[in-house]
Amino acid sequence: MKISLIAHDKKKEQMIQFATSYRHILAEHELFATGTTGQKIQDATGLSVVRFQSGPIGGDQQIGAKIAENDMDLIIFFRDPLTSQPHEPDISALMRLCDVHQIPLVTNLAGAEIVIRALEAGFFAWREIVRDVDNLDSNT
Ligand SMILES: O=C(CO)COP(=O)(O)O
Repeated sequence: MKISLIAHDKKKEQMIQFATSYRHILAEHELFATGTTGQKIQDATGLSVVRFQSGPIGGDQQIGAKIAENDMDLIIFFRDPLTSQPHEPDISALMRLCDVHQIPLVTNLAGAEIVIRALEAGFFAWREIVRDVDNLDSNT
């Protein structure tokens, strides 16, 4: 599965702890991240992460573009709800596209704990079917 990991500054430590705790599960998947989050995850865990731009300069939009192409299976986004972000429109756009394309999105640690276990248990297999159908549709 293609998984995006994103964390706002005050949530980065939490993301590192999450990625460290579930390293064994994440290691089985293709990981993507906004720039700074990805760097910190790589440094802390040694996991290989495809890094986009930092969020405020376009990283959320780049991940949004993958979502728009149905080329992302899960977004784990530790948002900071108490700090205003200069790129709030980009964040809203990313979340909106998840709803448009039925891509699972969790925005806090509690949700992430559930989806990571669901991932490990194989509950995401449906994404392969959805992706195949979508690819068939776009080829016709
Ligand atoms: O701002 C972000 C998401 O909206 C995260 O970006 P960074 O991972 O580059 O800090």
